[in-house]
Amino acid sequence: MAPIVIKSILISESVDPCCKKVLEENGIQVTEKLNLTKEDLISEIKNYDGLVVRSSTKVTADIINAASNLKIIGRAGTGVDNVDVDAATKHGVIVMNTPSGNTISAAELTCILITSLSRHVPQAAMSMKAGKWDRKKFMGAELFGKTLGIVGLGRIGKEVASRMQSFGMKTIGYDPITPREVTAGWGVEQMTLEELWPQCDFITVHTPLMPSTTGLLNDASFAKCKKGVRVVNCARGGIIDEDSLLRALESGQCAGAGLDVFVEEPPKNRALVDHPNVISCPHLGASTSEAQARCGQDIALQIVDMVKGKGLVGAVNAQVLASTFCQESQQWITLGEAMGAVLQSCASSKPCSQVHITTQGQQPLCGKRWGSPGLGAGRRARAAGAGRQRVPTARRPRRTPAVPAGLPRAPGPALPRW
Ligand SMILES: NC(=O)c1ccc[n+]([C@@H]2O[C@H](COP(=O)([O-])OP(=O)(O)OC[C@H]3O[C@@H](n4cnc5c(N)ncnc54)[C@H](O)[C@@H]3O)[C@@H](O)[C@H]2O)c1
Ligand SMILES: O=C(O)[C@H](O)COP(=O)(O)O
Repeated sequence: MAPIVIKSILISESVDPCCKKVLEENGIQVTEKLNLTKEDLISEIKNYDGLVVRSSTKVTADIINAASNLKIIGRAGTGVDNVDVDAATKHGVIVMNTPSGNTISAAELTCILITSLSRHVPQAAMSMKAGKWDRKKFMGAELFGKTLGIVGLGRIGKEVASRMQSFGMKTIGYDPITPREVTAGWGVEQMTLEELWPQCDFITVHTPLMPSTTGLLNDASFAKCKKGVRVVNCARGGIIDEDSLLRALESGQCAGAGLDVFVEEPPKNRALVDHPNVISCPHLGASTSEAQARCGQDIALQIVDMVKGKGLVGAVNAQVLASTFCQESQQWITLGEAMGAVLQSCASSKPCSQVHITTQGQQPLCGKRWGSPGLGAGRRARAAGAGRQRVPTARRPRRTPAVPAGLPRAPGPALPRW
């Protein structure tokens, strides 16, 4: 793999100092600027080859559009939902995370919320500080023999299961990808969500936030739960629908919630935070010195390895980028662009809104994937060039993936230059 040149990196959040140290030891200039506004970031970002963030910096498409030199966005942590990965991919910017560095910390906080919910520890502690000695109000329930439903059986879900099993909890779960035989080996019986909801005394969610997991727990699913179910969300705000949760808390269908994450952070609507049966934290799942040291070091080392051409560990969009630049994809893109240019030339004054491409014979997958975007690019390129006087070449539009310096490319002819 050819090296990618990274000379300067902006760190826009509080990342462990070892990140800066490792990068600087490897000849990369590091600037730390915290609490930048979006406008600040848009004007700053063009000066850097790389950006390192945690979850607060929203790396939106307009920031990426303004980042003319950007080659890498490093996420010192797990979730990349604060990064517009599609926009980054379109611009040939690698997005990289460190998914295992904070697993244990997030799992431990989840277990702390489960145990706190069972014994009302935060509420009891607050009442002690208020000078009270209220032993009746905080009657709890044992976890022993209770059932914990774990939705999302990846890294964190697995660690939560083993820890809560040590309290004597029965662990059941659901994950569309992790095989049942695998989770059975960790003592988690998998079942459908329909089967899971009515069995649980506690439910904890550990999925990414995406369309299929948004509102996983909503009015309909709460209605299927045991009355008095307790829920925990240390994953992402919105997996448990916040309005449904409030309704379930108010009706008593849900007896308590432990929340580390919110749809809006910090939440302007304080109804959940202020509810007496809610224990909440300001997104502290990864806030331990150990997790931060791991994530800070991991992201720095991964970037250094990439610069040295040693590998692309943690790159979430590497596959898409690599396939964009492989010889086989390029042939389809070139064909698509040529067809688009011909089509655009023929279209005269009447623009066509839909184009159907029919192929015969065995077409490789990448032909399907890249033929249409190539055609669109070719049409746009031809349209852009149409007004100019005898332009022999059309420029490849900026929205088609730009080749970042040194991105792995299969050997073969050079990319076509329009
Ligand atoms: N609170 C924090 O500070 C903190 C810290 C670390 C991670 N997180 C978040 O925790 C979540 C889990 O992280 P992880 O490292 O375990 O991720 P992971 O990728 O290891 O596991 C996620 C699991 O969710 C499963 N999944 C996907 N869609 C699903 C669905 N519809 N129903 C059920 N399961 C589904 C996946 O198959 C996968 O096994 C992520 O959202 C991450 O961003 C939060
Ligand atoms: O996805 C993650 O890694 C966690 O949500 C932690 O986010 P943070 O790095 O902003 O604490």
